[in-house]
Amino acid sequence: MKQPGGTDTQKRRAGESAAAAVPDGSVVGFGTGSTAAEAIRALGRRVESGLDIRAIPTSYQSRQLAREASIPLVTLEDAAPDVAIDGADRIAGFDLIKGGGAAHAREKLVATAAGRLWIVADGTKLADTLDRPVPIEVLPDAVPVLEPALESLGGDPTLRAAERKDGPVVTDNGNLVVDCAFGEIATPADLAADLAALPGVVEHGLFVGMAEEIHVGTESGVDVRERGSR
Ligand SMILES: O=C[C@H](O)[C@H](O)[C@H](O)COP(=O)(O)O
Repeated sequence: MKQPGGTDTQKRRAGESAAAAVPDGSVVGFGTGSTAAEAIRALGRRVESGLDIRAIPTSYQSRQLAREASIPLVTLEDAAPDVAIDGADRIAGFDLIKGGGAAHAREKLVATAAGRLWIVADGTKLADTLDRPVPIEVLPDAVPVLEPALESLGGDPTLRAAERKDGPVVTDNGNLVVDCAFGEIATPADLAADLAALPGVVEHGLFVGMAEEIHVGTESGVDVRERGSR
């Protein structure tokens, strides 16, 4: 049974908080995952009440959710996003690990195009340091080359397996995902640069200094953190 104030409620509160802050007329990047889905549903309810927005989805999932909510879709060719709303797997300050749903490549593209990223999360995502494996989308042919390269950066790489099929997870872009554990990541910006420099890496899940606002659902409400106002 869902608990009042439990993580599902916290995700809903976070999603509704970010959705409430979207101005009329906006083009919104739609992130992926269970918490971004709450923001999309909340925006759908606002659209039903007359809000005029257009959405740029970052995955098959967020495109379907937008369609179900009757939110008009556009692409990066049609319009520039004003803001991206997205979830995160780990949050330390304003640095993030993303990609638990293997959507981080398009998420980073859309958030970068927007220049404004609002994160929605429940309280379990908060940490003092980024301490979870980093999802890395890779070209399928690159796996045997990248595994030793990641080990030489101090990582412990694991090819992500699919849960309901034999074999690996294949991203919406047709690539594979390597989850690479680095322990506690002391200098995320340095690791992000090292990962980005490896041929065969399509995109890694470190989002360093990109988040402008973080909406954290709590047991009693929402804690909104704004970069620069700490
Ligand atoms: O690839 C997926 C995304 O980066 C998600 O935003 C992230 O995994 C968080 O998902 P959730 O809100 O379901 O925990």
